[in-house]
Amino acid sequence: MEPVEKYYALEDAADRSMAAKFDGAVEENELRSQAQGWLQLSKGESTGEIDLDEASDIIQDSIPYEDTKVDIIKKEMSLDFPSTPCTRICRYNKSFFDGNICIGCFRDVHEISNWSSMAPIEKSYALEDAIDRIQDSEYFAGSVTSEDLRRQAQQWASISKVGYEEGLGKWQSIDIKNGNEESVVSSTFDYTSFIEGESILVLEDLISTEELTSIKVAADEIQARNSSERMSKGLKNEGLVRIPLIDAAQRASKLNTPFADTFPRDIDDKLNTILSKVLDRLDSDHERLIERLLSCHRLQNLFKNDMLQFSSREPAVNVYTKGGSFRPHEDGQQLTVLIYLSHPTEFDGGGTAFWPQDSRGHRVEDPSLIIAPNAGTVMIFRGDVTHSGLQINHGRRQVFVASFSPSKKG
Ligand SMILES: O=C(O)CCC(=O)C(=O)O
Ligand SMILES: [Fe+2]
Repeated sequence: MEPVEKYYALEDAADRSMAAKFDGAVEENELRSQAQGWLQLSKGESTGEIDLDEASDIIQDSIPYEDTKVDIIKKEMSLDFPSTPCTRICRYNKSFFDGNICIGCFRDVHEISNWSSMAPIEKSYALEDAIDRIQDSEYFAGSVTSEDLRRQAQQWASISKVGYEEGLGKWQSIDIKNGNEESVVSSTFDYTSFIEGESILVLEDLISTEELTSIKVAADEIQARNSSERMSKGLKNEGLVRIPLIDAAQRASKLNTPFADTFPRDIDDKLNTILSKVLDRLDSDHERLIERLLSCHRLQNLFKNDMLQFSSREPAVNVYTKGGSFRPHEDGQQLTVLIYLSHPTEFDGGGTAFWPQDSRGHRVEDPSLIIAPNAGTVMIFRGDVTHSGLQINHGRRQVFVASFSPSKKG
């Protein structure tokens, strides 16, 4: 054990010794004094009068041999990988982030328990967050340093880039004019065509179909209610119902913009989580694009802090039924995100249509690109790209839409 680990273990032992006294057992004050000795040693200070051998004996007995062995094997195996930020302190302090952050590694419980399954890029972002958490606090004895965290974050970030070089990123760039597809290699990709509104970016399989099921059921219910209300009033059925998220509906009501019923809270939460996940993915996969196009970074943080400005009644789910379409338009914000909830087999016709920047417009020319991606696909394009939701002749089609810009007030 490192001196600082011994310090913490002895503090724990001292706490425990207060609960009961056994004959011949080491005294609480002895444990505290030895703890102090190890703490001083960990800081490279002299330990003065304190005899540390005894302390090490007490603690050494309590570490199972197997644990130590496993640790050595892990170290050997991970030679080329960043070490973990864990300092084996694994403690929480009520006064530090309400006890939600480990004072040894500055990660939260979720990050610690999921660490091994997190993608390299997620690890690199989690480590950046950990660095932010240290920023205005003092280090605890033996906690990981921000230099260590930064080095590890950079290592994970570069490992993640290697992954993308091998095509793991799966983003495709599609040229609006000729439909040509190109795999995106994040570290070297040239975003100029996207920024000029001449291509879109698509990522398949970001959201699993299971994640989408309850959302689609809820959206269909609201659409059905909406249509029966219209029928009872003798109005014609609408082929497109746009269901805003609760926040969007509140904004719309302030502006007296009419909107459909909103989702139940749990479904609304799910949609917010999906959008947040997509933004996180954009942050990690397209950092350079976000910076060039929106002059900002970390969209996910902006979203969480209410610093994104959305088109009116957005984010929203569009539900298309027979005859429904969305006329050609530009969304008018800086970036549009579409998340496809329905599979193309669920409807006839339909799909998103695009016009190139130098076309004579949708009234004159047919769209140059029509695409109906699989459910769970995410698409982004610049806010002034002309596009439309084509009419469906049969079935149902759902798309989750969010077009936004960083808000000026932020
Ligand atoms: O349905 C689509 O594919 C496009 C929807 C759209 O453009 C919008 O809601 O702004
Ligand atoms: Fe749109």
